[in-house]
Amino acid sequence: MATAGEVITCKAAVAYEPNKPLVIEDVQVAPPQAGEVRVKILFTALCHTDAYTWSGKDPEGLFPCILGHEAAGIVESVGEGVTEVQPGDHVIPCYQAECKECKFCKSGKTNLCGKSRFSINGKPIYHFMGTSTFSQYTVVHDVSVAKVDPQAPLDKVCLLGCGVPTGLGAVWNTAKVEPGAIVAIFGLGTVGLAVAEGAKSAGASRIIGVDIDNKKFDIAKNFGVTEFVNPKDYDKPIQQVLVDLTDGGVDYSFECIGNEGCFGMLNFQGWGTSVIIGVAASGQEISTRPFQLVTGRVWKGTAFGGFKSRSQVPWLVDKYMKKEIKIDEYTTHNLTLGEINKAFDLMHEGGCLRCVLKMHE
Ligand SMILES: NC(=O)c1ccc[n+]([C@@H]2O[C@H](COP(=O)([O-])OP(=O)(O)OC[C@H]3O[C@@H](n4cnc5c(N)ncnc54)[C@H](O)[C@@H]3O)[C@@H](O)[C@H]2O)c1
Ligand SMILES: N[C@@H](CCC(=O)N[C@@H](CSCO)C(=O)NCC(=O)O)C(=O)O
Ligand SMILES: [Zn+2]
Ligand SMILES: [Zn+2]
Repeated sequence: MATAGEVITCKAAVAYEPNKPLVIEDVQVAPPQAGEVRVKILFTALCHTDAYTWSGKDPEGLFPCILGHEAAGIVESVGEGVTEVQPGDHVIPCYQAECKECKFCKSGKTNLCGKSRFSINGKPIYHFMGTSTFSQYTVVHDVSVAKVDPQAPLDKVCLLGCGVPTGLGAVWNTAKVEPGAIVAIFGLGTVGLAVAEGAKSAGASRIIGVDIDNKKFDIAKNFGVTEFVNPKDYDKPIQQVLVDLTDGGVDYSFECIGNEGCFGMLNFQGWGTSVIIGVAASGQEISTRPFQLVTGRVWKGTAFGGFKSRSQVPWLVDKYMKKEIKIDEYTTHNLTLGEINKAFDLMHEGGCLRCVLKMHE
């Protein structure tokens, strides 16, 4: 490879400050060190978590940084000692990464790795979630790339970097929904719709979708949602609406909204399980009466749907190739890296699930 061992200058979207438009810059991407992999990112999508950190609400968010964590690309070069992947391999970066050496990794308080491989004119730019995929090239730890079927279309399987596995895994791995169960989903974005897809495949009898964006309702039917509730149509609390609709409550509920979502939702039958997926700002807390837990209700959370990234992302890619899971249906928009600020606007306008960015012209 002509570029192996060299610093690569390429385009990336830099977040200098919370909420300020991202700036497309020429960034210098250092070569991978021992145990690291440099990846040419071909496609990246935007996840709500990128918007969350960009908003400044993420207590672990560091600026300036390069956001992005739902992507796919090709290994450009590898550092010393890397044996699991080689140049040319098709990969999906996995955000559960750590170098185990920097103060962030050693702190035990964060999964953000502070060992940056990006700079602009010598000034370091922070990594995000160990992936920073809003860049044409990125450097990740070798434990943070899943090698996938080279036949798989990277503009599609990039979505397996976060949202789709998170929703499917929340149902299959975390809640373990059984046939006949009644499921409620708060938030019908990509994560919530993947929960619906997972619940349908698990044999749920009713899948009740809750969202304030009416544009989500039609599309949600294609993912298995059987009933819709818009909280804006009711005067009573949404928990009560669901209890009334279900003669006492649902068996499983999934919180897929995040900030100011329905984190307090726990009003269902004695065996009911509530799974928290959405992320929320520091200072936002969830609480409930101890009685709710005493009487058998279960409150859980999940990161990346409980999937082991490197071993199970390739398995999910294979499931997509066999048409056993959806991916194409989650992409509502396609833009380029240069249009990334428009992509963030779309995310907030409603009607948008995933916007996939083409990284190279
Ligand atoms: N735990 C994890 O591993 C993990 C992984 C991916 C995403 N997330 C988080 O999950 C959440 C969902 O992510 P996404 O990418 O699907 O987001 P999204 O923005 O695409 O979807 C959120 C949905 O919630 C709806 N919504 C907003 N406020 C609402 C309210 N008050 N009541 C009902 N619906 C409401 C929106 O209309 C939208 O359809 C975010 O908080 C994201 O950061 C967590
Ligand atoms: N820094 C945030 C943490 C946000 C969070 O919970 N991230 C999820 C992934 S979201 C993907 O879209 C996660 O995997 N967390 C596990 C971890 O951080 O170790 C905050 O503090 O709110
Ligand atoms: Zn995400
Ligand atoms: Zn580190």
